[in-house]
Amino acid sequence: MAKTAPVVLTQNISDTQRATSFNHSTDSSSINSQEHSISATDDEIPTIDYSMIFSGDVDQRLKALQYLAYVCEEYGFFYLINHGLPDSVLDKALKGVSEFFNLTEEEKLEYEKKDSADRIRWGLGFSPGDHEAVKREYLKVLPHPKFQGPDKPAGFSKSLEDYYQRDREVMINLAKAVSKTLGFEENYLEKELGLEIGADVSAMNVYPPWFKSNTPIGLPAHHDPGYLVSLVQNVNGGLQLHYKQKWINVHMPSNSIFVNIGDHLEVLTNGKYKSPMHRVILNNKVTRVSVATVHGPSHNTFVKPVPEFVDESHPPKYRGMTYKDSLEANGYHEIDGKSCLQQLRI
Ligand SMILES: O=C(O)CCC(=O)C(=O)O
Ligand SMILES: [Fe+2]
Repeated sequence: MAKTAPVVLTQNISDTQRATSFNHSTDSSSINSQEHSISATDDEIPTIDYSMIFSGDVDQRLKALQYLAYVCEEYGFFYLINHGLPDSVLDKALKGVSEFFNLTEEEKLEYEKKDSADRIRWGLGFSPGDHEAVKREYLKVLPHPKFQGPDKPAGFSKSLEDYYQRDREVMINLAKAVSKTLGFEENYLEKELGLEIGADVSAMNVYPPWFKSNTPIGLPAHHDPGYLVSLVQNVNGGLQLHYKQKWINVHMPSNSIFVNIGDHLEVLTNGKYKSPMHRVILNNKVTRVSVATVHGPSHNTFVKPVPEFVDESHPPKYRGMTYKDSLEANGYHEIDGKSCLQQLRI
């Protein structure tokens, strides 16, 4: 993935603004014990070749689907390569994100988060107890069913819209493949989760180098809602996935998309496919920009373990809830440690 222009975080933000953002911030208090250590391994993360999943060669396609089934069940996260999303679309979106974060404080305050359900929300995350140390700046938008982007900087909204459209096409196709890996017909998840009006939420993040922070945690350990989550970034460095009691560093191959299973697919499959825990560690070398897009069911979809994954030896592990209620209880993915899974687990 091409590098984008360096991002400069706003440093001269007023104290009032700092306090307000901190109160609403997602990452002040809920640091769990695992986060005191930042050590991680470079164990391999599986790679899924999207072009193979949709290959015209039946043998190749079946093998690729078998591997996808294994990866979803065993890991719940993977690098997606050969996905067909043009580099130019991705680079433009990431460049726009950097440019947005480089707007003046005054310009960004126009989008300041007032309510968790706002269509456009900008905010800052601070180091615990230190309102001076910005460790994360974010901008959240709702790409689907109806996208609305910030009107500044010029062209940014269009670049984002183009990216979200292509990203969504890839994720919907992946949902078809995942449906098959679960033994269903390919449109199963689209129908079951009402994806035609699926509610997507995207978080654009920028993490400054960590020397200003009293903790190296950029984003505390959490799970994502939704069925699938896609993530792209300007540079490697910081994202870690929890797997088999260890943290693994993400080193995305260039032009790949990082994909993880979301909480609501874990619920639907009664825990067969797992939504992985992940976090972001600050690094002292580069300013990293990421775009994490949660692809969700429609708001009124009642998500519960479906009968195919429930029997006497597999009793339901989660209770059902509409996606909207689940998101509301989770503060619209505010990453405060109360994941949707925790609320739904029986
Ligand atoms: O910035 C990242 O790498 C991760 C972001 C993330 O996990 C999220 O927004 O849910
Ligand atoms: Fe996340």
